[in-house]
Amino acid sequence: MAACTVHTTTQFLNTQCHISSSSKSHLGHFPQKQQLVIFRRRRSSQCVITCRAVGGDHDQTVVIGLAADSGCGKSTFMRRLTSVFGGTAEPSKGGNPDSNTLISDTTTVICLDDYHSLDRNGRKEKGVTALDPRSNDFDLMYEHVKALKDGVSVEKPIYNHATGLLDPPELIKPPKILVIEGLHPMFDPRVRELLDFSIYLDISNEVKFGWKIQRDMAERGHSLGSIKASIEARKPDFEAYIDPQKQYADAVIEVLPTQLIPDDNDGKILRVRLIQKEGVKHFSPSYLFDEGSTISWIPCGRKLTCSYPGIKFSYGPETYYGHEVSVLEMDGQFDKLDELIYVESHLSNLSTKFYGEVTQQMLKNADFPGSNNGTGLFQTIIGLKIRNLFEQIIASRAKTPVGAAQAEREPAIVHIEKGRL
Ligand SMILES: Nc1ncnc2c1ncn2[C@@H]1O[C@H](COP(=O)(O)OP(=O)(O)OP(=O)(O)O)[C@@H](O)[C@H]1O
Ligand SMILES: O=C(CO)[C@H](O)[C@H](O)COP(=O)(O)O
Repeated sequence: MAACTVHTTTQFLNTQCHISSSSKSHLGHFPQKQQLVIFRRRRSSQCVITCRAVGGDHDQTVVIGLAADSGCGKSTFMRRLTSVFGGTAEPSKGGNPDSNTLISDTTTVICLDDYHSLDRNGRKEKGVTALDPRSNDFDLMYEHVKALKDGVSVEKPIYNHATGLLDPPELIKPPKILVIEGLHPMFDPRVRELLDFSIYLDISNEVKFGWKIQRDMAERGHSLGSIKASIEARKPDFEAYIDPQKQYADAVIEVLPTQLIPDDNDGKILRVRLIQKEGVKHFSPSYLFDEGSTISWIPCGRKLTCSYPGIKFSYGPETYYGHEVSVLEMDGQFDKLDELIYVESHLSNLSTKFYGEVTQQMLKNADFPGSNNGTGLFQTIIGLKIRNLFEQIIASRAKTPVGAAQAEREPAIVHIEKGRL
């Protein structure tokens, strides 16, 4: 390992510096005059140091964490979220075609698989799964999320799912909203602390199995036996490292088999619960009819067409991992999506900008999986909530003198230094 020493004692007064090379990047804080000594990895010949003045404790980028196991609907949720902001998330043009990053005008979605420290062979040799923390570089994940949140670009590795190898890094610029999605966004307490809002998609085993079979057999050519084996092999680590993160989530979307059909094991009709934490800054839970009451509602009848087994909504306060939560539940599925407006008119605190916006979003994305049930409905509501949270954070920053000054300062980068090894 080589050392890169840059003698720039004066420039680094009261700045925050991001140091990157082709293989790794670091974030350094330099609140006082000091000599900067950076350790570089083998093969890298040059390091780039990008610094910006630190004017206060006002963050630049709003950070959202989305946790779920593989094949549990993270991509679908991201498409709904991006759609709320009026755009589509796409891979960066001209970049690595196997990049996992999706960029739109407002959002950048990075996949935490890119922080696998062991590639597919490495995991096989060591006998660990990708869910095991030993397969992931949480130090780098933290440094990158912190840097982006502070308005500093990073060079993020790429985990190539086609080859199972780690590809050369890609440049990620700080977006308005950064979404970190994957297996472990709430695992490391340092990363968790950086999240402005967090979501966990909690898909019950029966449902997960159905979704995975449908996708991995149809789209990825896997056999039923290999899908079953892979789910079984992942189970212990899923229970040890992924599932416990739901206790930290501000919102959990829980997907279960229906209770409307006794002993149903078809898994086609779903009971979906939106568990919303109380007391989260800039987030106020949606409710049905009367905030804080306990309600059960079967809307089928004159205004909502329902075929067997019908639709049932519930709402009420509960305790979830010791936290006070409000739970909205929908069991069953819509026959005619445009009739959702009837249900929407009985829901409150949806963070819509106009009457019917939830229904409009659902109709716009009617071809996405889950559009006829609570998964699509609650993902859309959370998308609107995130837009609202983002707008509130921006508004609160603009009110403070340092925040306003920072918002005007373009670009954030004030100094660039190159050092040779
Ligand atoms: N709400 C839903 N209702 C029905 N099926 C769904 C729903 N969401 C996702 N699926 C199914 O599950 C599959 C996986 O969804 P998606 O690609 O969004 O998950 P993911 O978490 O991003 O997966 P991965 O991490 O493996 O890329 C989809 O192909 C789809 O068939
Ligand atoms: O759990 C996962 C997250 O998506 C993947 O299994 C993990 O990233 C390893 O990927 P691959 O199976 O392509 O090597």
